[in-house]
Amino acid sequence: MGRTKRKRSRRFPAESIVNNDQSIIKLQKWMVRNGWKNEQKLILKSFPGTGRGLSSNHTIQPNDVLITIPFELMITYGTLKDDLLGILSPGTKLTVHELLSLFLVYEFNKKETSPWKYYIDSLPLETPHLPWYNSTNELHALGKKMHDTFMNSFEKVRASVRRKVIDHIGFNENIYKWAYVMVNTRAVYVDPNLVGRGKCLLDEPCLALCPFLDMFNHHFSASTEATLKNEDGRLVYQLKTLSAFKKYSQIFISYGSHNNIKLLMEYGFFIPKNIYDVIKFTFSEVLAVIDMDLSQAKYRYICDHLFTDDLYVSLDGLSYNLRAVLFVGLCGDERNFNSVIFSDTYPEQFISKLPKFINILLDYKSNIFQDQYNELKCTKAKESELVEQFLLYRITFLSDIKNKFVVDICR
Ligand SMILES: C[S@@+](CC[C@H](N)C(=O)[O-])C[C@H]1O[C@@H](n2cnc3c(N)ncnc32)[C@H](O)[C@@H]1O
Repeated sequence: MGRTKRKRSRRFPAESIVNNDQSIIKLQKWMVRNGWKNEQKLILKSFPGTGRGLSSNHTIQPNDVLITIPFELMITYGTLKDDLLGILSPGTKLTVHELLSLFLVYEFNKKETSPWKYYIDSLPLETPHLPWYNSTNELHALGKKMHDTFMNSFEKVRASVRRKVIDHIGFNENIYKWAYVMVNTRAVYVDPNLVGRGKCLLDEPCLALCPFLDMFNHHFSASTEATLKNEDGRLVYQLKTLSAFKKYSQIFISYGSHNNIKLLMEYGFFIPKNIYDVIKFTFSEVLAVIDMDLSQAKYRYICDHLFTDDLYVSLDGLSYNLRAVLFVGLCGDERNFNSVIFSDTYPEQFISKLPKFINILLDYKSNIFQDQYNELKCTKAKESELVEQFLLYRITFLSDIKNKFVVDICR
């Protein structure tokens, strides 16, 4: 933890005000000219541990509106269709994520002449490091899938842009990756019915980029409500907090009930003690590690009832399915499986056996994480630092579960 803390503080040194940066002053002036009011007096700062984020110089109460953005300041499918149609080959169909990413590339390349210049200038130039490439076993399958999805998207979009404009708009893998990640990490959900459809759209136009609102960082304890509504005759996107924040402290919002693997792979960060964190096992891992008496009939029972997925342990205990698999594997009588599992009334004899087996499962994972950490450490690759920190955190998390588990995991 000490090591993690040192590294994090090096990445985002001390708290400082970013609100006076020229790019942010110009962004805010442009937004005010277009009808935005900074009612909560939000201030952009750089916070240790999270980087740029928002605070206010007054206390925020639950149910306070954090920010209201005029709809015209948002980049939706409606904003970009006229502009982009011209550079796409006839008959092209792309997802809204791809169209918004292409729009960012297109506007980025226009530099001073882009009407969205102030927004583009407020985006981080550096793509957050998402460990799609150098992922460890635990992250490997997901990382590969995300990387493949990105590469397919890149190839598809490249093939959709008219050949003669490809170089003209500066389209290449690097800039597309930046734009693709910007959309993935910053876009908000909007009701597609308010945006309007179009013939080059492959899915629903439910994503939008939202200037300045996209400066809020995420925390699992924060709770927010977003609405697109009519206010004084104009459409606005409003974010309300259900959490309280002290003045000057960072105001967090929620990007969803995400566990740390999702946060790491999609957003490039993780939060120690994230309440949504779990240690997952595949069915084959459980079979390989726990010595169970699994007849063909029991095996079929587990598969038929789809208990093979969602096998995990967390600070709240065992997942429903892991409990069921262990019960079937460790207890004898097939006649009472349904009544015990579906009523969640496990016999005391089974409950008392669980700590031993859970310890075996957690020890198995802990060794894997430790080996992966040692392996990564040897590579000394700069880009593995985040995954190294993540693995160290996972080892600590495992031992926290073990400590808690002995006391009340089998409630
Ligand atoms: C919507 S943006 C938030 C604003 C962003 N920090 C910025 O400087 O523009 C989402 C990105 O912010 C960062 N982020 C959000 N919440 C974070 C947190 N709790 N800790 C560290 N980084 C966070 C991640 O890089 C994520 O991809």
